[in-house]
Amino acid sequence: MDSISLLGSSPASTKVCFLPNGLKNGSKEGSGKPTVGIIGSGDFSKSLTLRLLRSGFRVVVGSRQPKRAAESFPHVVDVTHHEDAVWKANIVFLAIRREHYSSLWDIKHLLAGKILVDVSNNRRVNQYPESNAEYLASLFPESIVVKGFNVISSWAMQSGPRDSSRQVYICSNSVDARQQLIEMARQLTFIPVDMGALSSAKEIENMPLHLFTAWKGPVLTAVALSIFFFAYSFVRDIIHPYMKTRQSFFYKIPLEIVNRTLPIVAIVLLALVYLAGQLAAVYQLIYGTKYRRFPPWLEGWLESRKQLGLLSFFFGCIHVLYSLCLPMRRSERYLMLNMAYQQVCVCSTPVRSSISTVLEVFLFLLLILSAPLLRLV
Ligand SMILES: NC(=O)C1=CN([C@@H]2O[C@H](COP(=O)(O)OP(=O)(O)OC[C@H]3O[C@@H](n4cnc5c(N)ncnc54)[C@H](OP(=O)(O)O)[C@@H]3O)[C@@H](O)[C@H]2O)C=CC1
Ligand SMILES: [Fe+3]
Repeated sequence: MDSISLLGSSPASTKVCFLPNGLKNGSKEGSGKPTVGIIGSGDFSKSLTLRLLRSGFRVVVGSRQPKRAAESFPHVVDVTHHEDAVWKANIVFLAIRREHYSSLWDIKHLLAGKILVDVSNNRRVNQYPESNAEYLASLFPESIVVKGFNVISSWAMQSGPRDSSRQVYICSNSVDARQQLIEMARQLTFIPVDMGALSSAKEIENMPLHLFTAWKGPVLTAVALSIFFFAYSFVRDIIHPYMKTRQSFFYKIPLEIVNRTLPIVAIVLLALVYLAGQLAAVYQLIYGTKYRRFPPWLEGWLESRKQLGLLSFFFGCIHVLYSLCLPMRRSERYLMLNMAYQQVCVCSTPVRSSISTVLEVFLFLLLILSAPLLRLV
Protein backbone atom coordinates (compact mmCIF):
# COMPACT_ATOMS: atom_id res chain seq x y z
CA MET A 1 0.00 0.00 0.00
CA ASP A 2 1.54 3.18 -1.09
CA SER A 3 -0.58 5.78 0.52
CA ILE A 4 -0.32 5.70 4.27
CA SER A 5 -0.23 9.18 5.59
CA LEU A 6 -0.70 10.99 8.84
CA LEU A 7 -0.83 14.47 7.46
CA GLY A 8 -3.80 15.67 5.51
CA SER A 9 -5.02 18.83 3.98
CA SER A 10 -6.70 21.14 6.44
CA PRO A 11 -10.47 21.40 6.30
CA ALA A 12 -10.07 25.05 5.52
CA SER A 13 -8.36 24.19 2.29
CA THR A 14 -11.12 21.86 1.14
CA LYS A 15 -13.34 23.14 -1.59
CA VAL A 16 -17.10 23.16 -1.23
CA CYS A 17 -17.88 20.59 -3.88
CA PHE A 18 -18.36 17.01 -2.98
CA LEU A 19 -20.11 14.94 -5.57
CA PRO A 20 -18.82 14.17 -9.06
CA ASN A 21 -21.57 16.18 -10.65
CA GLY A 22 -20.54 19.21 -8.63
CA LEU A 23 -23.01 19.10 -5.77
CA LYS A 24 -21.89 20.95 -2.71
CA ASN A 25 -19.84 19.89 0.31
CA GLY A 26 -16.76 17.68 0.57
CA SER A 27 -13.23 17.93 -0.58
CA LYS A 28 -11.93 17.85 -4.09
CA GLU A 29 -8.35 17.13 -4.71
CA GLY A 30 -6.06 17.67 -7.68
CA SER A 31 -7.92 15.55 -10.22
CA GLY A 32 -11.26 17.11 -9.25
CA LYS A 33 -12.60 13.87 -7.77
CA PRO A 34 -14.29 14.20 -4.39
CA THR A 35 -13.12 12.32 -1.31
CA VAL A 36 -15.25 10.16 0.96
CA GLY A 37 -13.97 9.04 4.35
CA ILE A 38 -14.65 5.58 5.77
CA ILE A 39 -13.84 4.66 9.37
CA GLY A 40 -13.13 0.95 9.80
CA SER A 41 -11.52 -1.52 7.45
CA GLY A 42 -13.88 -4.51 7.69
CA ASP A 43 -16.04 -6.20 5.05
CA PHE A 44 -18.45 -3.34 4.61
CA SER A 45 -15.68 -0.79 4.36
CA LYS A 46 -13.91 -2.79 1.64
CA SER A 47 -17.07 -3.24 -0.42
CA LEU A 48 -18.14 0.37 -0.06
CA THR A 49 -14.65 1.51 -1.06
CA LEU A 50 -14.78 -0.52 -4.29
CA ARG A 51 -18.24 0.79 -5.10
CA LEU A 52 -17.21 4.40 -4.47
CA LEU A 53 -14.06 4.01 -6.56
CA ARG A 54 -16.06 2.56 -9.46
CA SER A 55 -18.39 5.55 -9.32
CA GLY A 56 -15.53 8.03 -9.49
CA PHE A 57 -15.13 9.00 -5.83
CA ARG A 58 -11.83 9.21 -4.02
CA VAL A 59 -11.70 7.24 -0.80
CA VAL A 60 -9.76 7.68 2.39
CA VAL A 61 -10.04 4.88 4.94
CA GLY A 62 -9.41 5.41 8.63
CA SER A 63 -8.13 2.41 10.57
CA ARG A 64 -6.58 1.71 13.97
CA GLN A 65 -3.85 -0.19 12.14
CA PRO A 66 -3.49 1.44 8.73
CA LYS A 67 -0.43 -0.55 7.66
CA ARG A 68 -2.14 -3.88 8.17
CA ALA A 69 -5.49 -2.67 6.78
CA ALA A 70 -3.87 -1.20 3.65
CA GLU A 71 -3.13 -4.70 2.36
CA SER A 72 -6.85 -5.30 1.83
CA PHE A 73 -7.51 -2.17 -0.23
CA PRO A 74 -6.57 -1.16 -3.78
CA HIS A 75 -3.44 0.95 -3.96
CA VAL A 76 -5.38 4.08 -5.00
CA VAL A 77 -7.09 4.14 -1.62
CA ASP A 78 -5.56 6.30 1.08
CA VAL A 79 -5.50 4.09 4.18
CA THR A 80 -4.58 6.13 7.18
CA HIS A 81 -5.35 6.84 10.83
CA HIS A 82 -8.80 7.92 11.99
CA GLU A 83 -7.74 11.53 12.56
CA ASP A 84 -6.28 11.89 9.10
CA ALA A 85 -9.24 10.24 7.35
CA VAL A 86 -11.72 12.51 9.11
CA TRP A 87 -9.51 15.52 8.36
CA LYS A 88 -9.53 14.79 4.63
CA ALA A 89 -13.22 14.16 4.05
CA ASN A 90 -16.42 15.99 4.79
CA ILE A 91 -18.64 12.96 4.52
CA VAL A 92 -17.47 10.12 6.74
CA PHE A 93 -19.04 6.65 6.69
CA LEU A 94 -18.74 4.85 10.03
CA ALA A 95 -18.19 1.22 8.97
CA ILE A 96 -17.72 0.10 12.56
CA ARG A 97 -20.14 -1.41 15.05
CA ARG A 98 -22.24 0.70 17.39
CA GLU A 99 -20.29 -0.60 20.38
CA HIS A 100 -17.16 1.08 18.97
CA TYR A 101 -18.62 4.52 18.31
CA SER A 102 -17.32 5.78 21.63
CA SER A 103 -13.74 5.00 20.49
CA LEU A 104 -14.03 8.07 18.23
CA TRP A 105 -14.59 10.30 21.24
CA ASP A 106 -10.96 11.51 21.11
CA ILE A 107 -11.44 12.99 17.64
CA LYS A 108 -14.77 14.59 18.48
CA HIS A 109 -13.40 18.04 17.64
CA LEU A 110 -12.44 16.84 14.15
CA LEU A 111 -15.86 15.33 13.53
CA ALA A 112 -17.63 18.61 14.33
CA GLY A 113 -19.50 19.92 11.30
CA LYS A 114 -18.89 16.74 9.27
CA ILE A 115 -21.58 14.47 7.90
CA LEU A 116 -21.38 11.10 9.67
CA VAL A 117 -23.12 8.27 7.86
CA ASP A 118 -24.29 5.53 10.19
CA VAL A 119 -24.51 2.22 8.27
CA SER A 120 -24.79 -0.03 11.31
CA ASN A 121 -27.27 -2.82 11.92
CA ASN A 122 -28.28 -4.65 15.06
CA ARG A 123 -28.50 -8.35 15.81
CA ARG A 124 -32.05 -8.20 17.18
CA VAL A 125 -35.12 -6.07 16.53
CA ASN A 126 -35.21 -3.14 18.99
CA GLN A 127 -31.93 -4.28 20.56
CA TYR A 128 -31.30 -0.86 22.07
CA PRO A 129 -33.80 1.67 23.42
CA GLU A 130 -32.69 4.28 20.87
CA SER A 131 -31.53 3.76 17.28
CA ASN A 132 -27.79 3.54 16.56
CA ALA A 133 -27.99 6.75 14.54
CA GLU A 134 -29.66 8.67 17.37
CA TYR A 135 -27.07 7.28 19.78
CA LEU A 136 -24.33 8.51 17.43
CA ALA A 137 -25.99 11.93 17.22
CA SER A 138 -26.08 12.12 21.02
CA LEU A 139 -22.36 11.23 21.19
CA PHE A 140 -21.39 13.81 18.57
CA PRO A 141 -23.97 16.60 18.72
CA GLU A 142 -21.83 18.92 16.62
CA SER A 143 -21.78 16.49 13.69
CA ILE A 144 -24.57 15.91 11.20
CA VAL A 145 -25.71 12.31 11.39
CA VAL A 146 -27.31 10.55 8.42
CA LYS A 147 -28.65 7.00 8.55
CA GLY A 148 -28.41 4.95 5.38
CA PHE A 149 -26.96 2.12 3.26
CA ASN A 150 -27.47 -0.41 6.08
CA VAL A 151 -29.95 -2.50 4.07
CA ILE A 152 -27.25 -3.29 1.49
CA SER A 153 -25.07 -6.26 2.32
CA SER A 154 -21.36 -5.94 1.72
CA TRP A 155 -21.69 -8.59 -0.98
CA ALA A 156 -24.40 -6.62 -2.83
CA MET A 157 -22.38 -3.46 -2.36
CA GLN A 158 -19.37 -5.03 -4.03
CA SER A 159 -21.00 -7.01 -6.81
CA GLY A 160 -23.35 -4.22 -7.78
CA PRO A 161 -26.97 -3.89 -6.75
CA ARG A 162 -29.51 -6.35 -8.08
CA ASP A 163 -33.14 -5.46 -8.57
CA SER A 164 -34.14 -6.87 -5.22
CA SER A 165 -31.57 -4.88 -3.27
CA ARG A 166 -31.37 -1.55 -5.01
CA GLN A 167 -33.31 0.52 -2.52
CA VAL A 168 -31.44 2.39 0.20
CA TYR A 169 -33.34 4.21 2.93
CA ILE A 170 -31.89 7.50 4.06
CA CYS A 171 -32.89 9.75 6.94
CA SER A 172 -31.39 12.72 8.75
CA ASN A 173 -32.49 15.79 10.65
CA SER A 174 -30.49 17.89 8.17
CA VAL A 175 -32.35 18.21 4.86
CA ASP A 176 -29.17 19.35 3.15
CA ALA A 177 -27.10 16.36 4.33
CA ARG A 178 -29.93 14.02 3.41
CA GLN A 179 -30.06 15.40 -0.12
CA GLN A 180 -26.31 14.93 -0.52
CA LEU A 181 -26.49 11.30 0.53
CA ILE A 182 -29.52 10.73 -1.70
CA GLU A 183 -27.56 12.10 -4.65
CA MET A 184 -24.56 9.98 -3.72
CA ALA A 185 -26.73 6.85 -3.53
CA ARG A 186 -28.00 7.60 -7.04
CA GLN A 187 -24.45 7.87 -8.30
CA LEU A 188 -23.65 4.52 -6.73
CA THR A 189 -26.60 3.19 -8.85
CA PHE A 190 -28.88 2.61 -5.89
CA ILE A 191 -32.45 3.80 -5.57
CA PRO A 192 -32.57 6.18 -2.58
CA VAL A 193 -35.73 6.43 -0.50
CA ASP A 194 -36.08 9.61 1.56
CA MET A 195 -37.29 8.55 5.01
CA GLY A 196 -37.31 12.03 6.53
CA ALA A 197 -36.01 12.83 10.01
CA LEU A 198 -33.55 10.80 12.07
CA SER A 199 -36.42 9.40 14.14
CA SER A 200 -37.01 6.95 11.23
CA ALA A 201 -33.58 5.41 11.87
CA LYS A 202 -34.97 2.70 14.14
CA GLU A 203 -37.36 1.57 11.45
CA ILE A 204 -34.52 1.51 8.90
CA GLU A 205 -32.31 -0.46 11.28
CA ASN A 206 -35.00 -3.07 11.82
CA MET A 207 -35.52 -3.59 8.08
CA PRO A 208 -32.67 -6.08 7.45
CA LEU A 209 -33.91 -8.14 10.42
CA HIS A 210 -37.29 -8.74 8.80
CA LEU A 211 -36.26 -11.49 6.40
CA PHE A 212 -38.68 -13.41 4.20
CA THR A 213 -41.69 -11.66 5.73
CA ALA A 214 -43.82 -12.54 2.71
CA TRP A 215 -43.15 -16.25 3.30
CA LYS A 216 -44.20 -16.41 6.94
CA GLY A 217 -47.97 -16.78 6.37
CA PRO A 218 -47.76 -19.25 3.44
CA VAL A 219 -45.18 -21.41 5.23
CA LEU A 220 -47.28 -21.49 8.41
CA THR A 221 -50.34 -22.39 6.31
CA ALA A 222 -48.44 -25.21 4.59
CA VAL A 223 -47.17 -26.53 7.92
CA ALA A 224 -50.65 -26.39 9.49
CA LEU A 225 -52.19 -28.17 6.49
CA SER A 226 -49.44 -30.81 6.54
CA ILE A 227 -50.00 -31.52 10.24
CA PHE A 228 -53.78 -31.69 9.80
CA PHE A 229 -53.78 -34.03 6.80
CA PHE A 230 -50.99 -36.17 8.22
CA ALA A 231 -52.95 -36.59 11.46
CA TYR A 232 -56.11 -37.37 9.47
CA SER A 233 -54.36 -40.06 7.36
CA PHE A 234 -52.64 -41.43 10.44
CA VAL A 235 -55.92 -41.86 12.33
CA ARG A 236 -57.79 -43.22 9.29
CA ASP A 237 -55.17 -45.61 7.90
CA ILE A 238 -53.15 -46.62 10.96
CA ILE A 239 -55.09 -46.12 14.18
CA HIS A 240 -58.53 -47.11 12.88
CA PRO A 241 -57.53 -50.53 11.39
CA TYR A 242 -55.45 -51.19 14.49
CA MET A 243 -58.35 -50.51 16.83
CA LYS A 244 -60.81 -52.39 14.66
CA THR A 245 -58.92 -55.50 13.55
CA ARG A 246 -55.63 -55.20 15.52
CA GLN A 247 -53.76 -54.97 12.22
CA SER A 248 -50.49 -53.06 12.54
CA PHE A 249 -49.76 -50.71 9.62
CA PHE A 250 -47.30 -48.52 11.51
CA TYR A 251 -44.58 -49.30 8.96
CA LYS A 252 -46.58 -47.19 6.49
CA ILE A 253 -45.97 -43.93 8.35
CA PRO A 254 -42.68 -42.78 6.76
CA LEU A 255 -43.62 -43.40 3.15
CA GLU A 256 -47.30 -44.03 2.46
CA ILE A 257 -48.82 -41.70 5.02
CA VAL A 258 -46.39 -38.90 4.20
CA ASN A 259 -46.94 -39.46 0.50
CA ARG A 260 -50.68 -39.32 1.00
CA THR A 261 -50.34 -36.00 2.83
CA LEU A 262 -48.08 -34.31 0.24
CA PRO A 263 -50.44 -34.20 -2.78
CA ILE A 264 -53.39 -33.14 -0.63
CA VAL A 265 -51.41 -30.22 0.79
CA ALA A 266 -50.16 -29.35 -2.71
CA ILE A 267 -53.65 -29.27 -4.17
CA VAL A 268 -55.13 -27.34 -1.21
CA LEU A 269 -52.34 -24.74 -1.48
CA LEU A 270 -53.02 -24.44 -5.19
CA ALA A 271 -56.73 -24.01 -4.45
CA LEU A 272 -55.82 -21.22 -2.01
CA VAL A 273 -53.94 -19.45 -4.82
CA TYR A 274 -57.09 -19.30 -6.93
CA LEU A 275 -59.61 -18.84 -4.12
CA ALA A 276 -58.12 -15.47 -3.10
CA GLY A 277 -58.76 -14.06 -6.59
CA GLN A 278 -62.31 -15.39 -6.59
CA LEU A 279 -63.06 -13.84 -3.21
CA ALA A 280 -61.58 -10.54 -4.36
CA ALA A 281 -63.82 -10.63 -7.43
CA VAL A 282 -66.89 -11.33 -5.25
CA TYR A 283 -65.87 -8.46 -2.95
CA GLN A 284 -65.66 -6.11 -5.93
CA LEU A 285 -69.02 -7.27 -7.25
CA ILE A 286 -70.66 -6.75 -3.86
CA TYR A 287 -69.37 -3.16 -3.58
CA GLY A 288 -69.75 -2.46 -7.30
CA THR A 289 -66.30 -0.94 -7.65
CA LYS A 290 -62.73 -2.10 -8.05
CA TYR A 291 -61.28 0.97 -6.37
CA ARG A 292 -62.35 0.03 -2.85
CA ARG A 293 -59.58 -1.26 -0.63
CA PHE A 294 -59.70 -4.97 0.23
CA PRO A 295 -59.82 -5.90 3.92
CA PRO A 296 -56.30 -6.50 5.33
CA TRP A 297 -56.70 -10.30 5.56
CA LEU A 298 -57.70 -10.52 1.88
CA GLU A 299 -54.96 -8.11 0.82
CA GLY A 300 -52.37 -10.24 2.64
CA TRP A 301 -53.81 -13.37 1.09
CA LEU A 302 -53.69 -11.86 -2.43
CA GLU A 303 -50.09 -10.76 -1.90
CA SER A 304 -49.00 -14.22 -0.78
CA ARG A 305 -50.38 -16.06 -3.82
CA LYS A 306 -46.96 -16.36 -5.41
CA GLN A 307 -45.51 -17.98 -2.30
CA LEU A 308 -48.53 -20.28 -1.93
CA GLY A 309 -48.16 -21.36 -5.56
CA LEU A 310 -44.45 -22.03 -5.17
CA LEU A 311 -45.04 -24.04 -1.99
CA SER A 312 -47.72 -26.02 -3.80
CA PHE A 313 -45.23 -26.78 -6.56
CA PHE A 314 -42.63 -27.75 -3.96
CA PHE A 315 -45.03 -30.19 -2.27
CA GLY A 316 -45.94 -31.59 -5.69
CA CYS A 317 -42.25 -32.20 -6.47
CA ILE A 318 -41.70 -33.96 -3.14
CA HIS A 319 -44.75 -36.10 -3.88
CA VAL A 320 -43.19 -37.12 -7.20
CA LEU A 321 -39.93 -38.03 -5.44
CA TYR A 322 -41.75 -40.04 -2.80
CA SER A 323 -43.80 -41.84 -5.44
CA LEU A 324 -40.61 -42.79 -7.25
CA CYS A 325 -39.14 -44.08 -3.98
CA LEU A 326 -42.17 -46.19 -3.11
CA PRO A 327 -41.27 -49.19 -5.34
CA MET A 328 -37.98 -49.46 -3.38
CA ARG A 329 -39.97 -51.09 -0.60
CA ARG A 330 -40.39 -54.84 -1.06
CA SER A 331 -44.00 -54.97 0.15
CA GLU A 332 -44.86 -52.18 -2.24
CA ARG A 333 -43.18 -54.02 -5.14
CA TYR A 334 -45.25 -57.06 -4.31
CA LEU A 335 -48.45 -55.00 -4.22
CA MET A 336 -47.60 -53.38 -7.56
CA LEU A 337 -46.85 -56.71 -9.21
CA ASN A 338 -50.08 -58.04 -7.83
CA MET A 339 -51.98 -55.05 -9.14
CA ALA A 340 -50.28 -55.33 -12.54
CA TYR A 341 -51.22 -58.97 -12.73
CA GLN A 342 -54.86 -58.18 -11.89
CA GLN A 343 -54.92 -55.38 -14.43
CA VAL A 344 -53.57 -57.68 -17.13
CA CYS A 345 -56.42 -60.03 -16.31
CA VAL A 346 -59.06 -57.31 -16.40
CA CYS A 347 -57.48 -56.00 -19.61
CA SER A 348 -57.66 -52.40 -20.93
CA THR A 349 -57.55 -51.11 -17.32
CA PRO A 350 -53.80 -50.38 -17.39
CA VAL A 351 -54.20 -48.32 -20.52
CA ARG A 352 -56.99 -46.33 -18.90
CA SER A 353 -55.05 -46.05 -15.66
CA SER A 354 -51.87 -44.77 -17.32
CA ILE A 355 -53.83 -42.32 -19.44
CA SER A 356 -55.53 -40.97 -16.32
CA THR A 357 -52.16 -40.64 -14.55
CA VAL A 358 -50.66 -38.72 -17.47
CA LEU A 359 -53.76 -36.51 -17.58
CA GLU A 360 -53.52 -35.94 -13.84
CA VAL A 361 -49.88 -34.81 -14.05
CA PHE A 362 -50.58 -32.69 -17.14
CA LEU A 363 -53.52 -30.92 -15.49
CA PHE A 364 -51.52 -30.25 -12.34
CA LEU A 365 -48.64 -28.75 -14.31
CA LEU A 366 -51.08 -26.68 -16.37
CA LEU A 367 -52.63 -25.28 -13.20
CA ILE A 368 -49.23 -24.45 -11.73
CA LEU A 369 -47.93 -22.80 -14.88
CA SER A 370 -51.09 -20.82 -15.53
CA ALA A 371 -51.19 -19.40 -11.99
CA PRO A 372 -49.08 -16.31 -12.69
CA LEU A 373 -50.77 -15.77 -16.06
CA LEU A 374 -54.24 -15.62 -14.61
CA ARG A 375 -54.83 -12.13 -13.37
CA LEU A 376 -58.16 -12.56 -11.78
CA VAL A 377 -58.11 -9.30 -9.84
N1 LIG B 1 -21.03 -6.64 6.54
C1 LIG B 1 -22.19 -6.32 6.01
O1 LIG B 1 -22.69 -7.00 5.08
C2 LIG B 1 -22.93 -5.12 6.51
C3 LIG B 1 -22.45 -4.40 7.59
N2 LIG B 1 -23.15 -3.29 8.02
C4 LIG B 1 -22.64 -2.51 9.17
O2 LIG B 1 -21.36 -2.01 8.86
C5 LIG B 1 -20.59 -1.95 10.06
C6 LIG B 1 -19.29 -2.70 9.83
O3 LIG B 1 -19.59 -4.02 9.50
P1 LIG B 1 -18.46 -5.05 9.03
O4 LIG B 1 -17.54 -4.37 8.10
O5 LIG B 1 -19.13 -6.27 8.57
O6 LIG B 1 -17.74 -5.35 10.41
P2 LIG B 1 -16.28 -5.95 10.65
O7 LIG B 1 -16.32 -6.58 11.97
O8 LIG B 1 -15.87 -6.73 9.45
O9 LIG B 1 -15.37 -4.65 10.69
C7 LIG B 1 -15.55 -3.67 11.64
C8 LIG B 1 -14.33 -2.77 11.68
O10 LIG B 1 -14.44 -1.98 12.85
C9 LIG B 1 -13.14 -1.68 13.31
N3 LIG B 1 -13.10 -1.95 14.75
C10 LIG B 1 -13.15 -3.15 15.35
N4 LIG B 1 -13.05 -3.01 16.68
C11 LIG B 1 -12.94 -1.68 16.92
C12 LIG B 1 -12.81 -0.90 18.09
N5 LIG B 1 -12.79 -1.44 19.30
N6 LIG B 1 -12.73 0.44 17.94
C13 LIG B 1 -12.77 1.01 16.73
N7 LIG B 1 -12.87 0.33 15.57
C14 LIG B 1 -12.98 -1.00 15.68
C15 LIG B 1 -12.15 -2.57 12.60
O11 LIG B 1 -11.40 -1.79 11.68
P3 LIG B 1 -9.86 -1.38 12.01
O12 LIG B 1 -9.21 -2.58 12.62
O13 LIG B 1 -9.29 -1.03 10.69
O14 LIG B 1 -9.92 -0.22 12.94
C16 LIG B 1 -13.02 -3.54 11.82
O15 LIG B 1 -12.52 -3.87 10.57
C17 LIG B 1 -21.43 -2.59 11.16
O16 LIG B 1 -22.02 -1.57 11.93
C18 LIG B 1 -22.48 -3.37 10.41
O17 LIG B 1 -23.68 -3.45 11.14
C19 LIG B 1 -24.27 -2.85 7.38
C20 LIG B 1 -24.77 -3.53 6.31
C21 LIG B 1 -24.17 -4.73 5.80
FE1 LIG C 1 -50.38 -38.60 -7.09
